[in-house]
Amino acid sequence: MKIFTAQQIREADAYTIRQTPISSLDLMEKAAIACTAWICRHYSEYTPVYVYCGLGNNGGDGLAITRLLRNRGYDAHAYVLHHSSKASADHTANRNALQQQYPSAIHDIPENGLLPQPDAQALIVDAILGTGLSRPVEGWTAAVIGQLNDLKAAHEVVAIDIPSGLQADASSLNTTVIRADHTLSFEFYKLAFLLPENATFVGDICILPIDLSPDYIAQTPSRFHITDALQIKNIYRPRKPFSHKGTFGHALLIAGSEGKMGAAVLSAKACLRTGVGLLSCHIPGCGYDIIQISSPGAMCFIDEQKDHSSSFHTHIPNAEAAAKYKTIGIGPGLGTAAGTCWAFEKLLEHFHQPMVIDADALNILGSSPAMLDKIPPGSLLTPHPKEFERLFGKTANDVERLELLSANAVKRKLNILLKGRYTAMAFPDGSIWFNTTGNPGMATGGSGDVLTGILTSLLAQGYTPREAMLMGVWLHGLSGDHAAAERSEEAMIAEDIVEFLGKSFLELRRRLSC
Ligand SMILES: NC(=O)C1=CN([C@@H]2O[C@H](COP(=O)(O)OP(=O)(O)OC[C@H]3O[C@@H](n4cnc5c(N)ncnc54)[C@H](O)[C@@H]3O)[C@@H](O)[C@H]2O)[C@@H](O)CC1
Ligand SMILES: [K+]
Repeated sequence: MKIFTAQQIREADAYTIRQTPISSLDLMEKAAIACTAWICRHYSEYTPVYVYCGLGNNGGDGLAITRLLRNRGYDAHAYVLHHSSKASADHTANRNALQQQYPSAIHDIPENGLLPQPDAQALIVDAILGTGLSRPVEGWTAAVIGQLNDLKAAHEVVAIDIPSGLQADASSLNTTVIRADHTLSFEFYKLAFLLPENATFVGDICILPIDLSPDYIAQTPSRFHITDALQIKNIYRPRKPFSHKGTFGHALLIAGSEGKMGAAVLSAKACLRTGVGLLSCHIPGCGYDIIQISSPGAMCFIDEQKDHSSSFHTHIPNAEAAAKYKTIGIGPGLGTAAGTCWAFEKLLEHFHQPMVIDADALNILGSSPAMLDKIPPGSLLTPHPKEFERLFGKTANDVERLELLSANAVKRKLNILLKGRYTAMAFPDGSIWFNTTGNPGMATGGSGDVLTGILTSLLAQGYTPREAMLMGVWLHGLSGDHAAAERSEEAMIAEDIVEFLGKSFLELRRRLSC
């Protein structure tokens, strides 16, 4: 699913109005009907509704919602904020419609005027500013937003299209923005919704279709995308009846150190459960029994060191030997001992196929930046925000961080993800994809190690690095969602993500047969 800029959304609206038999006002009505239906599903008709409307089309939505809620029996009132001298045409049309049907439902608040104190239990609807925001809010508008935010402890807030004050495509850090519990947005996610710095503004997101032109959507290129089930279904390749274990690749997993063998176990199990043909693990001496007993499907090499690994490069002494492995996954629980760093550098001398680099392997790269240049093109890097910072440096806000992520993916021809609620995946072609599966239950030790195993497995099976990243992150999140549904977000642990991988694959197969 494409993520469009505010400008592109305006063009999509205009294109739809031009090319299909729908007027601008009818499109607004459609948007308002969808929002009203959502509100009616979530709040009883006894809930007083205070709709705060700006003078643009977002305010027009608010006026239409007030009318439609009244039609459904709600005690809804529109408070029109005169933040500028001119109202949009569709705002005025909807004001007239409300005025005609329910004149007592309109209340004008002149600039610098005071807001009414909402009744107890009232729902606040924010229709002050939408994607027409042209600058950070200030002055009276900012004061109004501040006042509404102060009411949040006692009232739920539903934002229409986008929380007022939030810039759709730029950072809104240190500006005044409505803090919504729910955001009802039309047709598309906005980039701002996916940035961690905006989590307190956006709340839950509900995307409401309003039938914008599919032609415009298909023809218009976008740099930002959301991964969806349909796309993963198209990537997924079911197994053919005459396959054998050689068909699904041989992966080498380099992981674990004393006290962190669990990371190696989780990665190995995830790699096996994702369907790799053969898995060899290189682990320090202390981990032999642990891996052999926990993951009997894996073969095992032990290092000459007991507590860390420093000789894994010996598996790839030359370019011919590299052909034995389709890919290598390196990093979970590996540690950053001097011998490990040295062996990693040696390994990169002869292994030139895309590999998966995570955790301590990323920390090693962070402390020896020259090594980054030796990472095979097409490799998958999986940092969390702290690892990302160590690798590529600090940024002033989340938008700049996305740009830095993308710049490195393009310059180094790498596939780099940045873990988060909406994991961002940057590809060498400059595109950035966001994953929406997953839940806070996955914020637990070991879930990243599971992801490394999944990605390594998919690469070994012949998925392209891009396919492996998109599908692996989606599967990881979906398996976490299954685990949370069955065991709760609190009680689920990283092993549960591995256990529910099977259910996620079954879901993919089911979708394939639909
Ligand atoms: N046909 C359409 O175009 C549709 C538009 N829709 C709604 O229309 C919205 C966009 O409407 P508009 O483009 O009219 O824009 P807005 O409703 O976001 O507001 C624009 C108005 O706010 C003023 N403004 C901008 N930045 C400001 C600031 N920082 N402080 C104070 N005032 C500021 C502008 O001067 C202008 O008067 C969408 O977010 C959506 O809610 C929906 O009804 C769907 C259909
Ligand atoms: K809004």
